Amino acid sequence: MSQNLGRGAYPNTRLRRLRAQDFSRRLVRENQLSCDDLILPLFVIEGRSETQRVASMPGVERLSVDLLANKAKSLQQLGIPAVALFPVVDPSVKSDCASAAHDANGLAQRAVRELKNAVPELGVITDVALDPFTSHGQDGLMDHSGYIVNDETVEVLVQQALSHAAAGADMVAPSDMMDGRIGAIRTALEGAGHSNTLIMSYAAKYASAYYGPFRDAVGSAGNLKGGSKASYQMDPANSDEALHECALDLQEGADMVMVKPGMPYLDIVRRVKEELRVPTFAYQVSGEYAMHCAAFENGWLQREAVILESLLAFKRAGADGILTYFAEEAAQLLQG
Ligand SMILES: NCc1[nH]cc(CCC(=O)O)c1CC(=O)O
Ligand SMILES: [Mg+2]
Repeated sequence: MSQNLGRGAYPNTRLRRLRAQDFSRRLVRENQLSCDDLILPLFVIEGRSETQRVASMPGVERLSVDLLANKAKSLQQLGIPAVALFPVVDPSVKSDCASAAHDANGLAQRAVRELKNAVPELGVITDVALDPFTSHGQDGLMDHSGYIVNDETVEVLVQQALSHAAAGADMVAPSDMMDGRIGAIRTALEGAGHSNTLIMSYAAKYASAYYGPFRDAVGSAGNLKGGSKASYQMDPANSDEALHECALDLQEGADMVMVKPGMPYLDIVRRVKEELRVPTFAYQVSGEYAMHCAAFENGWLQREAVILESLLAFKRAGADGILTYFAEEAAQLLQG
């Protein structure tokens, strides 16, 4: 009687049988990571043949616009479907009204033209948010009390998105978390004849401390001076609210939604995918990249295996694709 306690169907059922050989592991593998899943974020700067390292993101370089054509060609050859552009402008270009954000000849707009001109097949995604262009480093306009005002910000975001579409962006990605901006941008795009411009909404974007290295990379960290984005980005304690955010943005005209950060929020990815069943993306953000790199550099984690495992985890959680600073390296590993 007590002999069978806890044994289940063993030895008839041995889950290790399928794991014993490579062929059978491959046959029953439930999820796959492929190059088609990868989006590479790119930081763009002014200048000619200029590259700049980002101290807190080892291996990531900001590139001047003229270097984008070659970059685009190699990414295309690696099978990476799209890049996400982040402009890094000189402090002299920043202002309280962030007008440089919608300059038809601004840095992001020129970068889009350069990329689409060089490799038309590579998808170009632009960031719609004001933080690279505001003197205070917040994603929206600030009133006298320091509050980030919603509706006035949305008007500027609409101008920014229109200028990106006019430059040839395939997809605009609002990362600002203002209410109602997806609907306003969608209406404006339709009105301007850009009915096929895609919108990837940073719909469930959390007020996370994992964005630190990104703020170094775009040069907004100093301006922010420890300022918080908690009045517009989501509380990390919330989960139901992410579904509310995603559902609203879809209703307003988003084509796909994103959860951000990534690995600490895979439960949110899973819920969004399961309950809404729409194209769902996740962002393995700068802080995740930085902590992985720190462990690799110390020899504490095995670089190649951990990169691929970390990205496969997004797929298992239900993500259709991942924005990751490892995109290029992962694509190389997947090809090799
Ligand atoms: N609009 C801001 C923006 N767009 C993308 C990121 C973070 C990306 C990363 O950390 O890799 C941020 C940072 C923030 O909200 O402060
Ligand atoms: Mg929202």
